[in-house]
Amino acid sequence: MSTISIFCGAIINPQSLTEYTVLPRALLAVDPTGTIAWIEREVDSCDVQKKINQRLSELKASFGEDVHVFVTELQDGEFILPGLVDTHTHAPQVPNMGSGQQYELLDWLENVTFPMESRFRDAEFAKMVYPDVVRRFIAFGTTTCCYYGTLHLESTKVLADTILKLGQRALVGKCNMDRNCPDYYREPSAGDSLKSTKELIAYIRSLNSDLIHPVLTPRFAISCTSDLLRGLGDMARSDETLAIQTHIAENKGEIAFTKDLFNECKSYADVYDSNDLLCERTILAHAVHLDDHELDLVKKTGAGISHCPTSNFNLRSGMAHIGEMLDRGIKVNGTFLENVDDGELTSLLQVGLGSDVSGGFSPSIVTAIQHASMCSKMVALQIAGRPSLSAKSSRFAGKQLPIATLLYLATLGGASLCCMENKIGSFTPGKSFDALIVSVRPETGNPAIWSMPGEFSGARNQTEEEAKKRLDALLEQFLFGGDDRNILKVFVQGKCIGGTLLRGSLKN
Ligand SMILES: O=c1[nH]c(=O)c2nc[nH]c2[nH]1
Ligand SMILES: [Zn+2]
Repeated sequence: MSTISIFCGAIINPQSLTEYTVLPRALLAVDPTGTIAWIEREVDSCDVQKKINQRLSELKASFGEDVHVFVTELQDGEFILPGLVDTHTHAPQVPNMGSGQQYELLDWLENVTFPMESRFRDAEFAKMVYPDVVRRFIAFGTTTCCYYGTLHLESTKVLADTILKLGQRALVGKCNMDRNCPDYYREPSAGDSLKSTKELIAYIRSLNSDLIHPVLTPRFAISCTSDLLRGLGDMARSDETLAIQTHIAENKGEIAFTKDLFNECKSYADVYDSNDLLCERTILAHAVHLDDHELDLVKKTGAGISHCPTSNFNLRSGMAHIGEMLDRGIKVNGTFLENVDDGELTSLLQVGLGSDVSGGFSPSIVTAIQHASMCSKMVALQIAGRPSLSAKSSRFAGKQLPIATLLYLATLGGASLCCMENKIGSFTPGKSFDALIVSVRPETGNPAIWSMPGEFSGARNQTEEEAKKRLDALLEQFLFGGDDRNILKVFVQGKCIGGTLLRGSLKN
């Protein structure tokens, strides 16, 4: 029998770079297809049942009278948040998480990363590892994930199968690399690399799932010959539904090597642009050291940036100036920042967050939020010491990123970067219900609020304003101290696929 799910309680809903809505006493209904049917923004606790009955009749008219209705009532200290979007990570590097601290990027690839990735030549190894990997990302609240696989076709098919089985939303790519990598971990030629990329795309599309899509994945410019980049660019140009992901300007040694290899190109960004790899569907990881011309080029092409602060700190790559990027991109209906109402700010230079495991040592986008905040504070401190750089009129540059911005990057911003903003990233009727039930109650064992019995009793005794303030405080505690223990349920397209409560029920 099909089910309508109704959630009753606190909801946090990102709107823009500068605004999110806090609804302490809301109702949200999810139809049997996993789509948000309606939201009641403020319901007095005495009227909940009446309201549900009223609005259920609309749904029953569409889905039949015998539909099953399942109501979840949230407790004090719990709230619903859109699922987190990880715009850049490496599934085969999860077994390496936490190792290789001593290296910078190029040495780390050679000594830590390539040896592990090469083990995925054995698809049996992939079958053993990938289910745990994907479960781990889900447990930390990632409902949509952009995955790099290895260069192996069969193992990357295993990754796609695993994601499909576990119900996560994802982009999955087979890494392309035909030079500047060890003999034991290199594709024989550009032609071979392109052929298996086409096979992977066909395979993922044959799975016929709305949740999982292929993505072109040239590892980075250094590991691709011009023939390979050209071939991938041709594929991107001829198929306007194909996403593209790669790394850019992460580390100074990497940039110098890239410029040496492609000295006919004007810049690192131009290596990709001249091969038709920069467009609205392109996700560029890192962008720590892009210069002004490159940022302009990225913006002009519509490509966006995955900010990976955990990895950028861990591999000593540097600190991306995200505030400056957001300022640069802010334009609404042709009007620049100064003239727009705060509530409407969106960024044309799309930015999301990436865990970038195992350059990053955590699969958690909540950790990425914490490090993005610290990165913005460090950049602000640096700029404060050099007044000529601190633009007075800036909205974000030289300032710490506010909670609204961090939340946006982790949800709606990430969704926009993946061209999925009409489907996920916030709660609106018609969007998919990709969501988390978060708890900061004492029984989670992690950031916790304690309240005396009856003190808040479902926020009934509080004014609307008090309830909103309290919910804001809970959100901040979760974002800066939370982890998987605080994530009770993880939903993708209305289906519960993870969280501590699901794990509990699997154990019994
Ligand atoms: O953080 C990174 N992780 C990688 O695996 C990689 N490959 C190229 N450049 C990279 N950067
Ligand atoms: Zn990466």
